[in-house]
Amino acid sequence: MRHLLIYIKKLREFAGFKLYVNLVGMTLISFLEGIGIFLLVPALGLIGIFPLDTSGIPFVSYLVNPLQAIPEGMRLPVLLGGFILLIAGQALMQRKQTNLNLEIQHGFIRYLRVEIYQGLLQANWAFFLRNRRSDFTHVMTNELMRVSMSTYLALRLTTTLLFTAVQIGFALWLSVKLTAMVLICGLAVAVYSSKFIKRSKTMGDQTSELAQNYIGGMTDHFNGMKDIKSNMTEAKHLTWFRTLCAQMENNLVHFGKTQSSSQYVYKVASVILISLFVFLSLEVFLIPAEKLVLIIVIFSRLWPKFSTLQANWEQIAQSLPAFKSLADLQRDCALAKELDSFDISSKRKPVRMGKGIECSGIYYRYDGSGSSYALHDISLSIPVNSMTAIVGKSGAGKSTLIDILIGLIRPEKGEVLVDGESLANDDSFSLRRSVSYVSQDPFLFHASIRENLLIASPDASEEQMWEALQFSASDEFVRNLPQGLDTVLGDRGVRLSGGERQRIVLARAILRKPSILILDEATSALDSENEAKIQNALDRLKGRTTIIVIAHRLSTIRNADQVLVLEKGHVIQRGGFQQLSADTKGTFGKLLEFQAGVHA
Ligand SMILES: Nc1ncnc2c1ncn2[C@@H]1O[C@H](COP(=O)(O)OP(=O)(O)OP(=O)(O)O)[C@@H](O)[C@H]1O
Repeated sequence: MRHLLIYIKKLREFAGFKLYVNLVGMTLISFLEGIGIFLLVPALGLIGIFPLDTSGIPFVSYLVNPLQAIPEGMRLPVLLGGFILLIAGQALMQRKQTNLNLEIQHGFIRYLRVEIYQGLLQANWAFFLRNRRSDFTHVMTNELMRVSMSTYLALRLTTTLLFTAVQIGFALWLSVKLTAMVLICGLAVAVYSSKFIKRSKTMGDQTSELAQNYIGGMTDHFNGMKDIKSNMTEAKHLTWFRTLCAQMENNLVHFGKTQSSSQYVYKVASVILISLFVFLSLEVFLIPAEKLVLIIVIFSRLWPKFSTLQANWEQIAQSLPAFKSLADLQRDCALAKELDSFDISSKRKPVRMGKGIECSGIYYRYDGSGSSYALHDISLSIPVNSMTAIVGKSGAGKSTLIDILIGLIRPEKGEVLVDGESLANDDSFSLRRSVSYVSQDPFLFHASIRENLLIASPDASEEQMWEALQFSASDEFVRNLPQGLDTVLGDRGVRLSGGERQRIVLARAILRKPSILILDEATSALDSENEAKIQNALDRLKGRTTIIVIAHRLSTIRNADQVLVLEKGHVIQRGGFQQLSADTKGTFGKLLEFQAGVHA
């Protein structure tokens, strides 16, 4: 419930005045509808269609007495005309209110989408390390829709309650005893039906979990389709998918059945109630027939509202887990917030390093409290405009070290110093502004090569783009593409080979004119010829740019000024390439010897 209130508050913040107009509109429409029905029967009685005496009915007499001033022959057309006007006015209001509803509802969906995406973009990298990406997709699609729909439903529920209260007011005016009796019966049915609400909430938990598994599984399967096809595991995946789909189907059918059961209870209760009601009115309370007709008309309007209230409430209960997921994600994003504003890149000037980066006594654990450190007492120095290579076995901690160096994650102990100054939270943005980072998994957008290049440096000229492509040895193949720079790359750049993709991403990194260039296994997919071209280009950058290279293929770091060898989170060797290779007993010498043997 707490989470539901959060989003109702947000809806109020978003829609402001419009929301109140809408609520008043909805109540007014219900009221007009009520009056229309309320008036019709006594008015027909008044003009003699039913033999009803309306004089004993409160309120009605005020409204219909003017009719008596009209000549008898004209009463029916005037009455029906009035009725048409009332309902047409109500329909017109309904149309306006439906349009306003649409604006508020879809506007609110957009508002939530943007708010959540913005929250995610503002969160730090550690937050993304802790969470599964597909869970974000799940929250931003399924859960967000459930939340926005149910928030709105909760408001409609409020207006239905208002309408019901007004109708109860009319009914009380007519007969306190009978109304009290109906209310007590309604209350009894509501108490009995509370089990349906509990059931809906449990099913909602399952709906959330199943939808999360569905999105997570689909994301994994589509990303791993090549694996699935090449290892022929299609049948296993289909079995998993079938089982999950069957569970989703059961869950929804079960929820539908719960709703229809509660509606059934309301229907049966209503017919028993009305019968009891007629019997008691005529035989026990001796209520006049015209009052009884009116009360029946009112309750035939009122009772469906009770069942609508029940159905809406079940729907909201079913969505409560979605409210919790969304609220939890927003709270976690807020706790992990590192960016206050998105114009930070214009506010923060890139760092102009004079001496270099140093690390002293860095410790880092991914789980925060476990015993295994990804980095353990790391102290090192990376001189400005030099080339530093970080090598080591898989899992040694190379990528983690880079993340710490550029302030993506914070060390548990120790500090990173830039030109001798500790890297405070805000300074890491200045540092990141001077960094170009090429990851192990090069990412290209589903857009043209030009757009992919310009995303990092929107002001780059055509000439600068070709220079960057030349640097990354990709100018030739880009020229040969059907639309050159304007060739659209497929989903994550699938139309390009792994090596071509790496080269475009490298060009994008260079185009930014970084003062620190970080290549994390960025040339691993290249053939020796293209790799040699890039090596030469990197050599030309030396002296102007600080280059940090992570490489498994040691031939690619021959020109490094400094090599750091990592093992299980410790720096176990450091020195120049020649110096370390001369030490044939050391880890680096052995690695080199092993690779030379493999390539011989
Ligand atoms: N997101 C994460 N959550 C938990 N542990 C992690 C995470 N990322 C890395 N690790 C662990 O931290 C250690 C260092 O990982 P890291 O990715 O830094 O190694 P690496 O040397 O870059 O490996 P590779 O050469 O395979 O990329 C490994 O034991 C790894 O299992």
